[in-house]
Amino acid sequence: MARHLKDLTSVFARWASRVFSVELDGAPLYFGLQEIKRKGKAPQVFSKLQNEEEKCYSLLVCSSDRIKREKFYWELKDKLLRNLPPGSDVTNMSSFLPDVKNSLIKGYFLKGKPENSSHIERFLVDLEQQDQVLVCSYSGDEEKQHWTQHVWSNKEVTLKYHVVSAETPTCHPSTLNMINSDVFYCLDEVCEVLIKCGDIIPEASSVLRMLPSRVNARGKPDFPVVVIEGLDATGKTTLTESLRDTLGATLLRSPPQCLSPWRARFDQEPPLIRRAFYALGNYITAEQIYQEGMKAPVIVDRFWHSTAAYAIATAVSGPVANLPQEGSELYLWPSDLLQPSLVVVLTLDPEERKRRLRDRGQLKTDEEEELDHNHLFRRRVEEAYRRISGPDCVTVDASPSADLVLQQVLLLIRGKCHL
Ligand SMILES: Nc1ncnc2c1ncn2[C@@H]1O[C@H](COP(=O)(O)OP(=O)(O)O)[C@@H](O)[C@H]1O
Ligand SMILES: Nc1ccn([C@H]2C[C@H](O)[C@@H](COP(=O)(O)OP(=O)(O)O)O2)c(=O)n1
Repeated sequence: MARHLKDLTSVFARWASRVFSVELDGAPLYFGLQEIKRKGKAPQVFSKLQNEEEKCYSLLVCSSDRIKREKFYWELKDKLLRNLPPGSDVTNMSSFLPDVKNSLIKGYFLKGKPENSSHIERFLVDLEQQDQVLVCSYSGDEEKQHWTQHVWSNKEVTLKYHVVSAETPTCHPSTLNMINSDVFYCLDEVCEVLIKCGDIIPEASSVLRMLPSRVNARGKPDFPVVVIEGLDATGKTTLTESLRDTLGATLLRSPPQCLSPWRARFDQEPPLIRRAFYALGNYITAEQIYQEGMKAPVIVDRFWHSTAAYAIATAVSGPVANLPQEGSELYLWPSDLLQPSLVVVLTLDPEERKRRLRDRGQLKTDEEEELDHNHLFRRRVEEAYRRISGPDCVTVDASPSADLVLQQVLLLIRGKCHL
């Protein structure tokens, strides 16, 4: 067996049990493999191609170093779009073993015009030589009823499988690899990622230096700690500043001010690295909460709910039903992170939120379109906020006037925190 395939022994051990997911028109379509040819309808991914002459390929990013893998995958889409001939189509795909944690491999599904196939295949062979990607091509029979997957290795097709329909899995495939990859549940895991990515992102060591040497991220301060959460423009800044003034409280935020110089830099990185940055921010803020919470009540603008809810809602595509089930371990608060006394999530009707963004001068036409397009994303974030368990979380409708919202939250705080 060629070296490239030998490196992938564990992946190939159960290759025929793998399910493949291809995102077409924003929804995942699934197919599986069989070693023996059987009669049956072509899976939807391929039956959609029935009247087209396009050739299809899949690329799965398999490097065993997870930092390099995530970075390579993240940059690969642009590289494909830049290098493939015009008219080629690139869409997200993944492969996984149903219900097997950490079995997800991410990649892209490509379609290209037959006249471009030698150009595309030359490019794919070059990519494959880099040892990080596993390339497959797909061919249909005359009637396009039956499809075959050809696994490439070192320019040759070494394995062939028959493509068959697969059932929609019970949980969205992305949830299989979420723990300590999209959402972090302890500081050690966060630091491990940031230390390891120091080779490719030198700023990571500066960011790590912001962590106090002896972190007491779990310490419970004497005064109450109230976190205000919600999507952008729901009124968090307005409310947190009023709460600070009314209660004589200290106002903190996550990510903390000391990480501001690096935020834009980490926002460009793949989720693994970006989420580790925000998670570290929560631990630094927790330490500040502990210090300040010994002197006065503390109000916090965004905390772990934001980090987890945005990460989960981004990793999972489609409707709210694709989120991890309510009660899943993915919604559990990290055991080494301070739990606030109360978390208030502000919700707002999408039209009103758009109006506030527009008034703030932040909404341009394409962003407005993007927000409309993203209504499923907004709903996933709000639902993930609601499902997170640990500290008490109360949802407040933020559409009344700023003063009414303030009064309502003050009532909640007085009821819960005896202030
Ligand atoms: N209750 C409210 N009613 C009407 N407008 C509000 C209210 N709260 C905030 N705003 C306005 O909406 C915009 C977004 O509020 P902001 O506090 O900056 O939100 P966030 O911090 O959540 O992004 C600002 O222009 C603010 O003045
Ligand atoms: N504690 C936090 C705060 C923000 N984030 C992430 C989640 C989202 O991707 C963005 C939201 O940031 P955005 O710029 O909209 O927030 P504000 O304008 O500061 O309210 O940051 C996080 O992961 N953890």
